[in-house]
Amino acid sequence: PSGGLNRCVCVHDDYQKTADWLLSQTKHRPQVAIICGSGLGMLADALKCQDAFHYTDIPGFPQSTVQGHAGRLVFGELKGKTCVCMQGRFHMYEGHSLCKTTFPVRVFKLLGVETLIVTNAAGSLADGLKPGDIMIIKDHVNFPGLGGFNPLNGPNDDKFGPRFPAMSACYNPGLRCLAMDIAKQQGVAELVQEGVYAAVGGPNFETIAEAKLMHRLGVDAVGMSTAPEVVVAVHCGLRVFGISLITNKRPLSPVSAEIMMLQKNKHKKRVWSTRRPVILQKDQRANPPQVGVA
Ligand SMILES: O=P(O)(O)O[C@H]1O[C@H](CO)[C@@H](O)[C@H]1O
Ligand SMILES: Nc1nc2[nH]cnc2c(=O)[nH]1
Repeated sequence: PSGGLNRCVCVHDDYQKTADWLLSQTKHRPQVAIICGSGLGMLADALKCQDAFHYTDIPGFPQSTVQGHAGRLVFGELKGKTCVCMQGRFHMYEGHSLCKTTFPVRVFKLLGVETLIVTNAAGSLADGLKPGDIMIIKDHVNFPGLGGFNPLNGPNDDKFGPRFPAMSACYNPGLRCLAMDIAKQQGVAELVQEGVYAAVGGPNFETIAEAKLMHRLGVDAVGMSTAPEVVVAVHCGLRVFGISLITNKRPLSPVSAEIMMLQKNKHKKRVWSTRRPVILQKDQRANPPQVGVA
């Protein structure tokens, strides 16, 4: 893959212009940037003394097209730290180049940010991770990246980082430990565990064979974002912390796929036993057998 969507066409000046505009519009000087995943935009509401900008008003900024991504950049204070929060991120499947998808990360660097917190909604492939759990990302598999779709493609900008950046410790071990300790202190440790996130291109969800493959490769949760942002962040020397909110299980067999369907379509009056789904015939629906009603 080369050229087109797969080559970074932004130059240092493009990021600098956006950063300078933001610095001229707000007095906040953030140390921490937070990228809110799908449905997680409310994290920004916790910021005090907010200055908020719609992406449409920020020179050079890409535009959000996905539901659940408000498309606002919110500056403010959180527990004594100055933060900037992206209410809505950019995904490759929206048609953005990876360069545009990750544009804000370099702008954050130029704003003076030192730590990037990435959050996302993800599907679980691991037995022990259920919807509602939080996975602290300990590492990632960047499937588009392995295939050559990388936000760092194109001439390297040495002002941001080296041509061949190491990715062996993307997710800061100190911050991961701190997060686990806080989860214990808050009494929610049973909902939190570490795992490996895989980024795929989307927008379709995985086939059963794809989910099985990733499971065998050691992936715990899968989504369609995050890894490109982290690659760019690590390249320019940001400290990264990442969490996935588990929103669903990815089926690893046709039977579990059917159970997922049943759970989604509870109103369709199907029932299943603990062993395999049972689909009622028309004439049984009025008086269904009493086994685990869906
Ligand atoms: O990764 P975030 O932005 O949280 O969104 C996740 O949720 C969407 C699918 O429901 C996909 O965009 C996937 O990547
Ligand atoms: N690829 C992918 N992305 C997701 N985002 C939220 N859930 C999922 C999932 O199951 N698969």
